[in-house]
Order: sequence, then C-alpha cells, then structure tokens
Amino acid sequence: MSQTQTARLMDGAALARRILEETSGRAAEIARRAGVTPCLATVLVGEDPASVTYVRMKRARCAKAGIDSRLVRLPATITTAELVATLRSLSQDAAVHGILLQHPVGSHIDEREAFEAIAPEKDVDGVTMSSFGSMSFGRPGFASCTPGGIMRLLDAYDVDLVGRRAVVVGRSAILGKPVGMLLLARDATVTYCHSRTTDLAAAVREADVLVAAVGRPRLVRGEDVKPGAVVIDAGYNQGNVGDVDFDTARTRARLITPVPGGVGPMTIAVLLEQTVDAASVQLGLAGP
Ligand SMILES: Nc1nc(=O)c2c([nH]1)NC[C@@H]1CN(c3ccc(C(=O)N[C@@H](CCC(=O)O)C(=O)O)cc3)C=[N+]21
Repeated sequence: MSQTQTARLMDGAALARRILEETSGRAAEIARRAGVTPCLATVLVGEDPASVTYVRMKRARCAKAGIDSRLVRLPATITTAELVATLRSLSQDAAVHGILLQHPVGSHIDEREAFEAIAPEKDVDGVTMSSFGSMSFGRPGFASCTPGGIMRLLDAYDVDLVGRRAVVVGRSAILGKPVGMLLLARDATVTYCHSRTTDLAAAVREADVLVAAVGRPRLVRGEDVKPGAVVIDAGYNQGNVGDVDFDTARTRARLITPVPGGVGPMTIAVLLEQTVDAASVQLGLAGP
C-alpha cells in the first residue's frame, strides 16, 4: 500500500491573526477608557541579525495592533549589572506595561540574572522564575510566549492531551522546559529529550504529541514520527527551516505545524495579548 495520507496543517498564521484582531480591539478600548496606550519595551543587546529581524517583526506587529513599542538598544559589550539596571528602570517606569529582553544575550552576560530584573507583572514574555512557577502551578501569571502559543494552537485544533504521551525535544528555559510544564498541567505524560538523550528516535516513536524545540534543522526524522501523531515544530533556524523533517513527517502525522506559518506567528500574538493583559491590570481596568 502506498503512503498517500497527508497531515492537516495547523495554521498558526490564521489563528495569530484572529488573536491579534481581538488584542487590537482591547488595546483601543484601554486607550479609550484609560487615555493610555499599552506599551511594550523591547531590549535588544548587540546586533545579531536574526535578533534584529525578530525584534523588528514584533514592533511591526505592535504598531499594527495599536500597541506602543519602545526599543532599547544596548551594545554587545554591556555588563550584566548595566543590563539589570536598564531592566529595573523599565520595571519602575509606569508608562511601560510589558518588557521583553530578546534572547540570546552575549555569553559574558548572566541572562538569568537579567531576566529576573523584570518585574513579574510586566513579564509579558514569561521568562522569569516567578512566571515559570505560576504557569507550572496553574496560577495567574504570564506564560512563556512560544509555549503559550503552542497550547493555544493545540486547543484550537481540539488536540486531546489527557493521558497522552507528549515528547518535548529540547529543555531551554523559555521554550522546552515551560512547554513540558504546560503539557503536564493538562495531564499529558511528558518526556523531555535533550542533547544527552541516548536514543532520541525511540522516544520520538512513542510520541502522540511531539514538540520539537532545539534549533537544529531537521533533527527529528520524519520516519520516526508515530502514525497519527500531532507534530509541533517550534524550532527556529536560519532559512525558515524547522527542527522536523517536514516532508516525511507530514506523511505520517495527523496534524503538523508548518514553518513558517505555524508556531512563530503564535509566539508574537501571545506576546501582544499578554502586553494588553498587563496594561489592563496596571491601569486598573481588570483584576490580576
Ligand atoms: N525573550 C525572547 N522571547 C522570544 O519569544 C524569542 C526570543 N527571546 N528570541 C528569539 C525567539 C524566536 N522567536 C520567534 C518569533 C516569531 C517568529 C516568526 O513569526 N516566524 C515566522 C517567519 C518569520 C520570517 O519570515 O522570517 C513564521 O514562523 O512564520 C519566529 C521566531 C521569538 N523568540
């Protein structure tokens, strides 16, 4: 028998558009009621071309949604202490409702220490330990944006998670680790794989829901995807290629995210939505 079955695509671009339309309406409503426009501050350290592009995309999306964005550009040579001071001052600036420190920063900087200088109520990118803890325990707080976007996508396509085997490839602080916690909170049976995992293929073959989040082009082989699985490719690599061998994976999966047009746009939609959530709490228009 020939393999002619093709997975349904999970259209993150379309879902992100819907979220951004609603977010844009809420931003306008806040401006009308409070006389203040929600504002996201983006901190960019150095000139890494990929980071410059991502930050530009985020700011363009803010402009379109009626959210102010403030860009703080810092030289690559900045120290941890200087970066922390910048983030503390943004945390205290009443005109700023959300703060995003673009990852990665240079290796001479303690990125964790920098993230922790972001006030939790402004951590719309969900990178602080406080946000991670709240998110893991199902308490109010901001989800890390890509993990939050992945869960929205799974829900939009009615993916049942209870008792299912979810395999997360990658354990980064703002992607792999938190998405595993969100899946666990929804009663999936979660396995984390990473660079020290001895048999990645064996784990992938068991996955009902696979989340690839390492940033290694086509690390996950399509032939290892379990027939009928849901495949979320959150890998961002140069040249818009994901972590999953898409062409083969789509002949086996039931649902799969494309790259581009899958997880990427959802990340930005959640960031902007959480910025509006933060503004509305800070301006006294909603409970926390
Ligand atoms: N503190 C922090 N938070 C982040 O959320 C964060 C970060 N640092 N550092 C870098 C990664 C990467 N990231 C992406 C966002 C959108 C797309 C996206 O929209 N991509 C489009 C394609 C874009 C293109 O055409 O180049 C898509 O997949 O359709 C991709 C990647 C957020 N990140």
